[in-house]
Amino acid sequence: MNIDQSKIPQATAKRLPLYYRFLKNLHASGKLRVSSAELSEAVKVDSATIRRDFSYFGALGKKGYGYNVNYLLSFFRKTLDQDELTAVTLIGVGNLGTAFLHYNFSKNNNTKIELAFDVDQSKIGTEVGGVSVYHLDELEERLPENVTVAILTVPVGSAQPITDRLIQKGIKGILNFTPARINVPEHIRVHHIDLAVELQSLVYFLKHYPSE
Ligand SMILES: NC(=O)c1ccc[n+]([C@@H]2O[C@H](COP(=O)([O-])OP(=O)(O)OC[C@H]3O[C@@H](n4cnc5c(N)ncnc54)[C@H](O)[C@@H]3O)[C@@H](O)[C@H]2O)c1
Repeated sequence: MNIDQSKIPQATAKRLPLYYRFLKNLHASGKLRVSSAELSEAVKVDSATIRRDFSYFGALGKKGYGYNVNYLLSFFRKTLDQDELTAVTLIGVGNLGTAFLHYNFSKNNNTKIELAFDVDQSKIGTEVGGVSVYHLDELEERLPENVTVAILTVPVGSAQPITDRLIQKGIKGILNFTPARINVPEHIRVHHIDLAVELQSLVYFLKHYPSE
C-alpha cells in the first residue's frame, strides 16, 4: 500500500518510533498479531489514539484478531527509513554529550553518532564511546556530507552561532538540548528537549491529575 507520508499528522509521526521499538520486540519473540489494548499497555498511549494513528497508514485492526505484526513492521521500517543509516554529529562533549556518545543510539535504530566536536583542548583528539572528538574550528572541513543531523549539547551562548554553521554545512535536523531557542530557516527541523520543562510538567500532572 502506498501512503502519502505528508498526510500523517506530526503527533502520530512522533509516536512511530515508540510503536516500532515495541513491535520489533514482539516480532523477535515470535508474535504474529497484537491488539490495540496490548500495544496501549506497552507503550502507554491510549488505544483509541493507537487505532487512529494506525488508520493513517492503512493498518485496520480486525475485531478479535488485532493487527498483523509483520505488516506493521514493514511499514515502520519503510517510513522510518530504518534500512538506511542516519549519520549524526554531536557538538559539546561535556556531561550530557559524553553520556550520549557512550549510549550511541545504534541499539534502538539505525542512527549513529559518527563524530563529535568541542573546543576543550583536553578533549580534542580523544575518542569518547568510540567516537572521535575534533576541534570546532575544523567543523567545516571535517563534517562529512552524509551527516544530516546534529545533537547540540553546548553551553547556551554557543548554540546559535554553531547552529548557523551547521546549517551552512547542510545539516537538516537539530536535536537541541540547550535552553537556547535557536532560529533556523523553515526547511530546518529543530526538536528542542528541555529536561527541566519535562520534569516540571511531570510534577504538575502528578499534582493536578493524581489518579490518572
Ligand atoms: N547536564 C545536564 O543534565 C543537562 C540537562 C539539560 C540540559 N542541559 C544543557 O545541555 C548543555 C550541555 O550541558 P552539560 O551539562 O553537558 O555542560 P558541560 O559544561 O558539561 O559541557 C559543555 C561542553 O561543551 C563544550 N563547549 C563549550 N563551548 C563550545 C563551543 N563553542 N563549541 C563546541 N563545544 C563547546 C565544553 O568544552 C564542554 O565540553 C547546556 O546547554 C545545558 O544547559 C544539560
